[in-house]
Amino acid sequence: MKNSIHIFIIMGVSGSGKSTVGNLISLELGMPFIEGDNLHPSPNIEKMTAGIPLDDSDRKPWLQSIKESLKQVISFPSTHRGGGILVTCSALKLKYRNYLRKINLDEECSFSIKVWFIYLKGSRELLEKRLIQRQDHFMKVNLLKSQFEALEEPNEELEDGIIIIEIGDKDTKNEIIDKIKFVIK
Ligand SMILES: Nc1ncnc2c1ncn2[C@@H]1O[C@H](COP(=O)(O)OP(=O)(O)OP(=O)(O)O)[C@@H](O)[C@H]1O
Ligand SMILES: O=C(O)[C@H](O)[C@@H](O)[C@H](O)[C@H](O)CO
Repeated sequence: MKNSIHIFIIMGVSGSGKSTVGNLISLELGMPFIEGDNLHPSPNIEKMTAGIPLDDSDRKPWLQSIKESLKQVISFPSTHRGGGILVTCSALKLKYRNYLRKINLDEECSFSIKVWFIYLKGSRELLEKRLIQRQDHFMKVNLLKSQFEALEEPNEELEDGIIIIEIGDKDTKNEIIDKIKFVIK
């Protein structure tokens, strides 16, 4: 029987904390980490910096790069040791999630893949507050409205591999990280 690799994609709109918690968990657990923000083609960064929301055609090459990076990591078993891989990606729409779910590996690959989406669910008010305070990031608060408009919330009953983490005003980074660690370990 093949060993499973678990891919944990931390998803949600801008400001939900994907990069913050993804980084810290990967450091703590020694898990390989693919930061989706780093894989945008430069026209996407320029668009977001200019306050213009991305559309499906902008996101296509970005999602492709994320999938390619995942395949690269999977192809080096010494990096994941057959365990988990963490990814950050907003994955706002069902079709993006379905695209990321389908990772075809070579026949001779000794692993099977299970893709999970960990949805950081926060209110617009809370994320607005965070983005107003966030410095040194191309994605500004003016894009939050369009992020919520594009979001197709994952539903645990209708989609496979969905984990929802509700984030409230008082939830510290460590509390959120502990919740995620509890479900991925
Ligand atoms: N639990 C938390 N409590 C308070 N602030 C937080 C918490 N988690 C993240 N933050 C802060 O909120 C801001 C947004 O977090 P982060 O950049 O990780 O979000 P993101 O989902 O990766 O956003 P984007 O998609 O725009 O890259 C950051 O300034 C971060 O320090
Ligand atoms: O899908 C999108 O519209 C974008 O990718 C944003 O959701 C991300 O948060 C971006 O990576 C900015 O940090």
